[in-house]
Amino acid sequence: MRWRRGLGRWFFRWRWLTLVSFTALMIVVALETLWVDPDLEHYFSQQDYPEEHQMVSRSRHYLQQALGKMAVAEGAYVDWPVVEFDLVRAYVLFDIGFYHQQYRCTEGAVRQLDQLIDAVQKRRAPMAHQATQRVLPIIECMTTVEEGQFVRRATSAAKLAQQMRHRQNMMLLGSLAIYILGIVFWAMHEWQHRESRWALRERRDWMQKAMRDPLTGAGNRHALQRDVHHQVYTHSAVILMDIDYFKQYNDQLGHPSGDQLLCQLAESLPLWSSVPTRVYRLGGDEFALLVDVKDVEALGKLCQELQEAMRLAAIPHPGHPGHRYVTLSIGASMVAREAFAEGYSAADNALYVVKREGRNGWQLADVSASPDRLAKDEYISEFSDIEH
Ligand SMILES: Nc1nc2c(ncn2[C@@H]2O[C@H](COP(=O)(O)OP(=O)(O)OP(=O)(O)O)[C@@H](O)[C@H]2O)c(=O)[nH]1
Repeated sequence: MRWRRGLGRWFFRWRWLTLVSFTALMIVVALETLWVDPDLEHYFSQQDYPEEHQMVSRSRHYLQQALGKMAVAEGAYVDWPVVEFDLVRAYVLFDIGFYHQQYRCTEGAVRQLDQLIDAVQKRRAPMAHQATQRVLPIIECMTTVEEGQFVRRATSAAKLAQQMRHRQNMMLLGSLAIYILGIVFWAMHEWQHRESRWALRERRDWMQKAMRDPLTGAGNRHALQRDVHHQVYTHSAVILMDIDYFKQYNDQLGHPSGDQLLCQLAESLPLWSSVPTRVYRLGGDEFALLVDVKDVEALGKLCQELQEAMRLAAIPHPGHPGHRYVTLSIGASMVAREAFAEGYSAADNALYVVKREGRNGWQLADVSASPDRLAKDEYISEFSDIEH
């Protein structure tokens, strides 16, 4: 039993598993939100990360636009302010500190662009092919920067993918651990459930045993109290009986034979009774019967039947001074609802009278029984708290 109690205590610690698994689940979900979401946002928004901006591409676009206008206008009218505006926009978008730090060609390319703007401002614009010659290194540089940017983005995407994979693995492992905890908890809960069912059954068995007389299997005094208290059985009368000279029976035939006689009687009494009957062994050779009879006449008839049946059974009793067979002394009383204690006491008085007057007989309760005998009767106190 000790190991069971130990296991029980251990289980109650394991009940914390529910809390642990739910907390772990919450942490995993929170981490997922804290880690993955900002990374994705960073990758796709690029709002606060100038190094990721594709300004060089826009710069190239304006530069090519200006170059195109100059080429189209060779020998004809040139809208120089517009060309200048495109070039300035290209310049501004290319003259970024980050490009200067990361790409060496930027320095020279920006200077060349500056000179080109200068020439256009002074309307000393080169012919288209000259302009192309000048712009070519700038475009080359821009291409280098664009490639660099592309590589940077590819690297950043690969890094993000790697991080995501790593976190997915962690999530998977975390979920697996939580799942295992859940399974363990479920198993422990199932085990505990079985244990408590077993304990309940055992308790019920013990309670039933506690209500039985171990020798005869009949109900004991507690069972009588319980049955009367809970009215599990409808009865209108109580019969108390005692084997005559049982001590001598034991002395002559031995205790095992005495035990056998008690068992035989407990088994036979309900069969001998012509009305619904419950048998209880109160102790020693004393039995109580709860019976359901119509009235006092029927109760008297039943007592007579029981004695007759005992006589017909003709169980030898070598120690009996009068007869050579087992005889019974019987006292009986009708019991009113709500007043079992009084009925019981009256039946006991009647039994006492039979014993005093020579045994082997039956007596119905005299309702005007001596108050003295009632007062000192132990059963009064025992059953006085029972309400029918
Ligand atoms: N075999 C056996 N004897 C028991 C058991 N319980 C009590 N007894 C015996 O039952 C006897 C009861 O004796 P008494 O109370 O004097 O009753 P009695 O001998 O029947 O005398 P009267 O009732 O006056 O006729 C005692 O000798 C007890 O030892 C039991 O479980 N088995």
